[in-house]
Amino acid sequence: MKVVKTEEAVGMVLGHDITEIVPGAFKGVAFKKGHVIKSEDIERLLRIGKEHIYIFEMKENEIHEDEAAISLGKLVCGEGIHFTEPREGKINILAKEKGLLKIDRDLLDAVNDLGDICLATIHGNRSIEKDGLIGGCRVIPLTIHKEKIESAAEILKDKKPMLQVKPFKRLKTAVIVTGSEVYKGRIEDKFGPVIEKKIAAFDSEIIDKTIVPDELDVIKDNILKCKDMGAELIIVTGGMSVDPDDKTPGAIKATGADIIAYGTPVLPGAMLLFAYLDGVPVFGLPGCVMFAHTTAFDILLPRVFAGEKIVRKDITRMGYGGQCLKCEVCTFPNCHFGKY
Ligand SMILES: Nc1nc2c(c(=O)[nH]1)N[C@H]1C(S)=C(S)[C@@H](COP(=O)(O)OP(=O)(O)OC[C@H]3O[C@@H](n4cnc5c(N)ncnc54)[C@H](O)[C@@H]3O)O[C@H]1N2
Ligand code: MOO
Repeated sequence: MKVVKTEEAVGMVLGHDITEIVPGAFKGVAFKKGHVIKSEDIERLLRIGKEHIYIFEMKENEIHEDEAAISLGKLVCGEGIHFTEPREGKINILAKEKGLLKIDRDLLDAVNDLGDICLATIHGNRSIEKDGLIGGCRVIPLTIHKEKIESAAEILKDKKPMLQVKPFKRLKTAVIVTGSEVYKGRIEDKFGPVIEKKIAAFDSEIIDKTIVPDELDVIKDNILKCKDMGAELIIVTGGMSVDPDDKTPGAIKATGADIIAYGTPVLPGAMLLFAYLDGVPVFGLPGCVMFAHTTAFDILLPRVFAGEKIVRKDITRMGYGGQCLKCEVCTFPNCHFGKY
């Protein structure tokens, strides 16, 4: 460390904490070690009685933690993401808009594996609100070798962004409620309103809602009708398990849809079916989606609204983190459920 006249220290890095005491008003750290001295700091430093200060001497090829955090932020943040000014060497990484958070775990691990870099995030494949906290980044020492940042850049070069938020699309949604007991008016439809609320959360419109009996051909014809109407998402509720009156999986299959999975390793939501009918996503939703606060449906829905193509492996790997703990106050997606 070298001693520098305070007036000549602008742009230099403070080598130690500086305490200020104003009797009766303030006692604490006025400037922290590592602070990059700005012209507006000079007057306060002189008022504290510091005409000379210890300056951290940066070796050639080293950069300050603030600059390193900014460089890393620029490298890892893709579309839909921004980051804050560094404070004490750390940036916060935030969502610009509501959407689906995507994180390339392999790239994240590779950058952290370089050492001296801390890049911490929440889990991906979940929805995130505008300005929601995605993670934070800092380097561990006060200064870091430029080469470390260059190595991170090399890892990320020509790859899709490590972090991005994909905006949700508005999908014209059709709902087919199955159940002869509902169709015949023996009970009131309680499934439709649950679905309407979940679709509204994605600012999307329900273009058609029909209640049909447990008859395979009727369900099938209605799915095809919805497709012809221009539905971009088709949701069929009920009749998904093993009773003789459970016709929904057979009806979806009979439309010619490509069944991606019937059965998900998620509780609740085990009997969920996901298919594509000429590219239009089709859900078969079991009774638990009406009853339980959070199910396999809530895990998959943000991905569908972000326009992602769901493949079988996406569904079969949902078992890890697929058991809901049914907490008294549900904090999903801020919990382990659906983090696969
Ligand atoms: N032997 C087995 N039984 C069940 C299994 C199984 O694997 N083997 N799976 C269980 C799981 S998991 C679930 S989830 C449910 C799936 O139920 P379904 O999708 O077949 O639902 P339904 O039989 O059609 O109805 C169940 C229940 O909910 C009422 N319901 C249905 N739709 C509506 C509606 N629109 N409004 C109001 N109420 C509705 C219906 O009347 C029934 O009471 O199966 C387990 N059983
Ligand atoms: O499909 Mo049922 O999900 O697990 O309760």
